[in-house]
Amino acid sequence: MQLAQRDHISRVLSVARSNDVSKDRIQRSWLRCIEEYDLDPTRPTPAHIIEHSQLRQHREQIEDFLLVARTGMEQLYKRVCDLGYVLLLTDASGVTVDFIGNDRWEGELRRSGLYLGADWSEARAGTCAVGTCIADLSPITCHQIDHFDSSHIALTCNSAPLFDPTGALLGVLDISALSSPSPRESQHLALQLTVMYAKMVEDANFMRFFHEAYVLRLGAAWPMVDASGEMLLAFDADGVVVGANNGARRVLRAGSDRGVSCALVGSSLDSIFREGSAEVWRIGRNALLNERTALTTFDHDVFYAHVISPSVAPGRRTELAQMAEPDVSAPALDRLAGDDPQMQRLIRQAKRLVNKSVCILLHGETGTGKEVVAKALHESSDRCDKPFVAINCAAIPESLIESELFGYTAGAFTGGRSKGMKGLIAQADGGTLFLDEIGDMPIHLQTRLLRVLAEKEVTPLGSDRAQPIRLTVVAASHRDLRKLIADGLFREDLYYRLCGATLYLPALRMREDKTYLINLLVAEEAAEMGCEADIDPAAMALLCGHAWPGNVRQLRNVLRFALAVSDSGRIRVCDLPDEFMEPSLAHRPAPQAPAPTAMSSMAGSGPRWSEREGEWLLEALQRHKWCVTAAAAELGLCRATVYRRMKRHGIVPPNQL
Ligand SMILES: Nc1ncnc2c1ncn2[C@@H]1O[C@H](COP(=O)(O)OP(=O)(O)OP(=O)(O)O)[C@@H](O)[C@H]1O
Repeated sequence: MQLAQRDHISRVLSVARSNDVSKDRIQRSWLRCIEEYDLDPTRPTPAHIIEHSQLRQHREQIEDFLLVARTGMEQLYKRVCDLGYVLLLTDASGVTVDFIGNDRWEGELRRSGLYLGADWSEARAGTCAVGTCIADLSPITCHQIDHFDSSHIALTCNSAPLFDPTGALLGVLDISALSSPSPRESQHLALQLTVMYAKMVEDANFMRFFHEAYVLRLGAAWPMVDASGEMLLAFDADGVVVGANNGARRVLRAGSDRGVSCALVGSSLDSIFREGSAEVWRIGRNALLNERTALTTFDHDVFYAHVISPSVAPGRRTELAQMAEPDVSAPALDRLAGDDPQMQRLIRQAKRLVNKSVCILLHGETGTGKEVVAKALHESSDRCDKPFVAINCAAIPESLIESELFGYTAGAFTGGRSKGMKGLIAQADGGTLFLDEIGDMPIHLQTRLLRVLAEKEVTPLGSDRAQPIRLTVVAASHRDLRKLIADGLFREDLYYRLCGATLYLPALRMREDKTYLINLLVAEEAAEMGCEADIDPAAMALLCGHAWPGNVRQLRNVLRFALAVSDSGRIRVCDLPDEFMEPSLAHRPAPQAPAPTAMSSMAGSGPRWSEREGEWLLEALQRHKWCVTAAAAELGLCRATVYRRMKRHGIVPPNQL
């Protein structure tokens, strides 16, 4: 143990043993750690990171709030990442349910507990910003030796509590750094920033929660009221308060000047403001003129006021109820999954987004079904009769992306078609543009794409006339776009434009509905082949127990292969590729596509296989940007065989067309 840690331990012990009652907040927490939580300062404890399945449960409890908080976190991170801070969002129990950090320090961050799933409750981690903020329900900096556990004394952490619209603690927003200057004052601004963003997140959550109600924003400073009112009061069409944020709860009270006060929520505006609800309605009616007026409480405090009308007309209650319960009929989305909780959540979120004019970003490993989700979103929307145009930015050679995307006019460049070409973006007009592997888009084209999204018009190469365009964009990536931003490879402003909402697809190995998916894929493949098929229980068990590194695409390939070799229409264990035959190997990674032996042995087994071989080969080549070596590795073939089969199927790389 280092000297600094030893000194720290004796300081904690001596403070805890002293009879001095004038302990500060940090010292009171040290005492709690020893007396209430039975923690021992002489035994530094490593960070506790909970299991993935437990983390999922914690996240599910506050799933809607996480979406709101994420936007605020992204903005805050932009402001502090260059200073070495990372961001944590914990739930009310202190478990980190969202995290933004720099991958470069991943190992060290994980060891220090600045990581997704880390438990920062006082009872587990000792005095720390999150835990002590939860205990005292107020913002705090826990700087270096303020920490109870000597393994945390290098860290500096700033936390602010987040309350829900009923005033209950929802979680904690925290910015922390692995190292920092010694003076505590170095953290002053960091704490203020954390408090400010916590309030912004809380307010955004309040507005989401009360989007059917009127909201009165109140503040002491005239120009700031509509941007950041300190107090928020939600009220209904009868002028009765239905919600109040923490600021309003602290300052306002209901009750006339006769001095009898009662709970704010449930009271009439008449009992809070001398001017009464009539004046509040007048301000509301003039909201379009952006009018703010002062209101006086019965305690003689004067606040400037601004009224925000419900984001949806209060008359449309039935419709609103449907929006809250996103039970819209969307069979294309419903059929994506069985009873896997993560996929069910994704489907619920997707249903809410179906006809909203926001860009959607899909994250997930390769082959998890991002394009399938994008298509299902399109089919469930009002745009379903308009085009769905999918572009794989990784599959088109860089030299061709620009003309493919934006199109070109006649004579725009040598080698182009004589009549010019309509670009893919223009082809998607009125429908959905699916930009797969957006992280692979060259940076200069990101700038052009950003302009298309911002200005809603596209200009083909060689033209100076912009064409208006109506687009709904769904983008997807299996890469960490924030890391690409940090490395200067992805435009931050494009990222924020694309991630109006972000949906995460689970890897197949995490899914609990494999049986459903296998039956679905078998039925789809059988229909393709024009036959009927099913799968026997032993084969189903083997498939469900597999690790599936290649996700649903790999599963589909395996089932396709098994169906092709099965002579009865029922998939049995002996029809599966070799690695499934021996149960002990069930967790060994399976190839992305039918194994080489499978491919070669199938070569002569009938027309179905050879008909599809060219298609699979083409898909693999496109997935690997036409790198024959990589496609050959995925298919388990040697390069020469891939070249031979490309020739056999007339497959020519785009740069040789
Ligand atoms: N929920 C699903 N239902 C049916 N098929 C699915 C589902 N999810 C994925 N698939 C199948 O898995 C394969 C891969 O899906 P998709 O192309 O959508 O994945 P992806 O995540 O977009 O892959 P990539 O990252 O390589 O672009 C396809 O054959 C698709 O039909």
